Amino acid sequence: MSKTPLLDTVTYPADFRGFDVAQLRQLADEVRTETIDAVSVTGGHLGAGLGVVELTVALHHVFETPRDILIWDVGHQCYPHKIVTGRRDRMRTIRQGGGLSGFTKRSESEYDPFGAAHASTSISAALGFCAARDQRGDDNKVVAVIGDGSMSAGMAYEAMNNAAETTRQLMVVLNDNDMSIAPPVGGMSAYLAKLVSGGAYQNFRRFGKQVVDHLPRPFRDAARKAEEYARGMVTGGTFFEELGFYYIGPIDGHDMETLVPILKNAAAIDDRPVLVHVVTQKGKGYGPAENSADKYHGVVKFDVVSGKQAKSISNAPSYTKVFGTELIKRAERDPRIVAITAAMPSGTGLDLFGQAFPKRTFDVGIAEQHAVTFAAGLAADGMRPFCAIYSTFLQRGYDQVVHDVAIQGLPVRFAMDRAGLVGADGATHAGSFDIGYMGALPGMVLMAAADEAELAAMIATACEIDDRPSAFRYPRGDGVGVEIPELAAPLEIGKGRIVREGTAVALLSFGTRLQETLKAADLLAARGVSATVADARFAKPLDEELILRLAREHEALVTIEEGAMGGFGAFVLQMLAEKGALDAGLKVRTMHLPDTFQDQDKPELMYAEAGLNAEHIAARALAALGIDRAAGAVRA
Ligand SMILES: Cc1ncc(C[n+]2csc(CCOP(=O)(O)OP(=O)(O)O)c2C)c(N)n1
Ligand SMILES: CC(=O)[C@@H](O)[C@H](O)COP(=O)(O)O
Ligand SMILES: [Mg+2]
Repeated sequence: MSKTPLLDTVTYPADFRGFDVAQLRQLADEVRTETIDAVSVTGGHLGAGLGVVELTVALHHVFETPRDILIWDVGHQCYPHKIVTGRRDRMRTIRQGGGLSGFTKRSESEYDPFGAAHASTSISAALGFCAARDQRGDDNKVVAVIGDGSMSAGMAYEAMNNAAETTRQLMVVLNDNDMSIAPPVGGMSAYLAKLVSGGAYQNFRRFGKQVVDHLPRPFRDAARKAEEYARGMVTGGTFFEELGFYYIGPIDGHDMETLVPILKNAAAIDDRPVLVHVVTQKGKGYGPAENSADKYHGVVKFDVVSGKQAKSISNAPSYTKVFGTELIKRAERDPRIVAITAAMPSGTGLDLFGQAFPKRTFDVGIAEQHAVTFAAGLAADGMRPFCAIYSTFLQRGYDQVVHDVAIQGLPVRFAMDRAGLVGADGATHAGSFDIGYMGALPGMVLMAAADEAELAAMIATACEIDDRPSAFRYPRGDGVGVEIPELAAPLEIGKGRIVREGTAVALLSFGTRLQETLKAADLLAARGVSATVADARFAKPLDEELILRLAREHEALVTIEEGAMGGFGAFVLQMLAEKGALDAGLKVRTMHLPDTFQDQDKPELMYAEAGLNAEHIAARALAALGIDRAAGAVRA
């Protein structure tokens, strides 16, 4: 007996466009069941999707998707959307190699008109669609669904500011569940809470809707005008009204009875953009999620009955945990140390730091641009700020790194977590570009930890750098199990280290590819080829003395990095060329991520696909030496 008899009859939205409210409610319940069941098998983002099940069904019921455009902000809440847009049968492949993306993705479906994953892009993208349709005289609706957390990013306001003058076709659905990954922060969150708590509005709204819906058209418009002003007075939705939006809400985002008629009414408003403020509950309908502090934002496989998540076995702490605990040690000794996160306290390990130093921890919301310049202000006024932002999300604040930090030579310390390939989150979250984009900046000190002990040493090093910006990168996941000193000693800036002496080829690693590089040296030794292994530690300033020595003493030099082209290897090549070290015929190979956006898979499989594992490194060294690898143990 199917748990989802009605959903079993649905493949696409057209299949439920004729449903009545009772059927829509049942369909939503079944979509919720299916979402929980699928994610219990795959892991992934759960809480956000559970919170928009009714909204998803109502939106696809009211709007003629895919002709009407529906854009999800971030896209982590899109699992119910994927279930009702022809992808239910592939839901258990989500975030796996060859499987569905964990976010909306254009190449995956016509129901995904715009890809997402980084927050706060939906209104801008939707405006683009509106402008294109305006050009064609196409009056299909364009809907952007954006969360309250994602409304803390400046980009959302840039778009809303622009919307007022440029479109009548846009509907913004503000999905307000009073959660980001952590509880939301900032003035907008407080404002929304005030709107929602305006209990008087809830009653007025219910009455207002009933009256308005039953008036003949000419009166309806007048009544709507009256309602609008009354609403403005009662609820203060005027912030959005002042931006030129027709504000409707807050309404219960789980009540199909309310959602459907109001979305229909809102869709009929064609003289200005509309903002529908829906109130939802992250994790709705699944006890373990509802009762969890993070509402099961991101989960691994779990038991549906108990909600118990599978435990990962590891003999080493995560790099994130090492960062959080090491920074606490430093902050205990130095009151100038403060920490900044852009809505990612748990992801960056600053939740630990925040428990220890609540007054020295700043969660600025999803606002990386602001986070960087805020940190610059702190540094300018004598503090030692650690700005902890995933490599991929730091891209959002790059101009601020250049303009507000580097040009002024301000000692902001950037803790760039999730450097390199991240696995299930795929291309949008890969930390591929920070070596190039940070290493290009004059004065920047750029480090990459080869293991967790090195990370501790780099944190110690960054603490002492007060005359310029510094950055250190480290990957998602667990360390390699090396001993971390109680108090790591700072490194000498711009100095790498020889890890293993050899003669024929030098393998120069930057970051955690060091483990694979050491394995490559073993493979080469089995072929009678002696390899030196060096850990660069710094991409800027380069250890020129060490690299020139490696160039002088070896026939070939291979650089290895967990970053895109134009990074560490490029810096080394440029330096060697400038110093004339290539003139003597040194054979140099630079190994980096491929010049493609790699889809999600397990990180180790993605690195194999990228050609950055031990076999690949050994093969590249043999090729550089002109040794035919076919004759021996190395296969790659
Ligand atoms: C630019 C950027 N910064 C940080 C993140 C990490 N992130 C993913 S979802 C999320 C919270 C989003 O909150 P909200 O928009 O309210 O959506 P909800 O999860 O509550 O549905 C954050 C911070 C991101 N995806 N993009
Ligand atoms: C949707 C989003 O951007 C975050 O939830 C991100 O997926 C977190 O990544 P980690 O799981 O690496 O912390
Ligand atoms: Mg939210």
